[in-house]
Amino acid sequence: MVSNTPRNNPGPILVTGANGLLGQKLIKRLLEQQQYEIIATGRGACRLPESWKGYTYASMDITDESAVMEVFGKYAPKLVIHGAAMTNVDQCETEREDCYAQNVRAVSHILNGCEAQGAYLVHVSTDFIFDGAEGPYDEQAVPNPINYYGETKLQAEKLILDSRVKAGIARTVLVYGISHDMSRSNIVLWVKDSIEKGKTLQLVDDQLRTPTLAEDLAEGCLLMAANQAEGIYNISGEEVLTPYEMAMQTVDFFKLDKTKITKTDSTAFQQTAKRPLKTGFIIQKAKDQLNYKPKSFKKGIEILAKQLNLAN
Ligand SMILES: NC(=O)C1=CN([C@@H]2O[C@H](COP(=O)(O)OP(=O)(O)OC[C@H]3O[C@@H](n4cnc5c(N)ncnc54)[C@H](OP(=O)(O)O)[C@@H]3O)[C@@H](O)[C@H]2O)C=CC1
Ligand SMILES: Cc1cn([C@H]2C[C@H](O)[C@@H](COP(=O)(O)OP(=O)(O)O[C@H]3O[C@@H](C)C(=O)[C@@H](O)[C@H]3O)O2)c(=O)[nH]c1=O
Repeated sequence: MVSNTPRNNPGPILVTGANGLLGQKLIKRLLEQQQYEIIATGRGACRLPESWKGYTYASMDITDESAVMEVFGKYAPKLVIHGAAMTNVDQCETEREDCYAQNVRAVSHILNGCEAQGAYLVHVSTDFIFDGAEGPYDEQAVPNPINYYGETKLQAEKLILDSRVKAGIARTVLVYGISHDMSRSNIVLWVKDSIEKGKTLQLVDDQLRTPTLAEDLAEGCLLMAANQAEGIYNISGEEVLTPYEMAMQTVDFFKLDKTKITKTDSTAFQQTAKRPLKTGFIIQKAKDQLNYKPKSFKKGIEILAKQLNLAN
């Protein structure tokens, strides 16, 4: 029996990285559900929309163990969704100590907090734990990261699976959407803004991804939390697309100049960190066990567009 509402009064839910793209969608959805006491945590000041009411914000740097233990002790969460991470893949490649601190050592602090409170944990992971030789991947595929960001996210998974904490791992791919005061862009916004500014873009046509609407990722995490699902779940979009195909759907939707987009391949496209070629996820397990139902990429762009119009 799959539930999308929590077991009777499971206690406070704590979200890390609440100022981020996933974090904001989690808080928004939790406020709509009105089933949990909500503890939103983030680095520094709260950057959630001022109009949002009904949650507590606590500043919590996940790399500071005493800050983590203090916040966990103060609010005694019974459910934790850990979205905070260093997510700039190229920066992770060059600033490895910072990346390790945020993506690995911080996870041991979160685990200590969860263990102290007897909390269930949803940890968010990535397709970049794979080398991209033969995606799309199911939950049994063997990881083999080819960049440092992916290495740290795999080390985090191992910490969690080896711990005594009751936990689920939500793996996702190429998240897109719009949130308030964003600290990083994503492929749909970046393509739309660049073409509107008259830029020309080269998009790779040999990488495979299953792009994920941020709202769907949040929903998947909340389904895992409501069911306290244990183990690994692929929580992503279902369509396998190349970045070039995503860009073309984006310019089609917003009726922009398609001639500004040209195809390239990954050999011609230099980024500091290597990207796995063929990833994307098979999501049948989440569909069957959690009743997870992601939107199509086209529907996702439509949802994002409506929020853009509301924002402008
Ligand atoms: N975006 C994507 O395409 C994908 C993301 N993921 C995973 O999903 C999760 C959420 O990613 P997403 O929301 O997109 O990323 P964002 O970068 O939008 O959000 C990450 C949040 O973590 C916060 N954070 C970083 N370091 C710390 C710290 N030391 N203490 C407290 N907070 C910190 C950031 O704070 P600040 O706002 O101050 O920078 C930011 O708000 C991450 O675990 C990521 O690895 C997995 C696959 C794809
Ligand atoms: C900037 C750029 C990107 N691309 C392609 C490459 C890449 O597959 C896709 C997205 O590019 P980016 O480098 O912006 O995104 P990238 O850093 O690859 O995004 C990753 O973020 C981390 C957090 C994850 O966990 C991964 O799942 C993935 O979503 O677009 C082009 O084709 N041309 C370009 O000029």
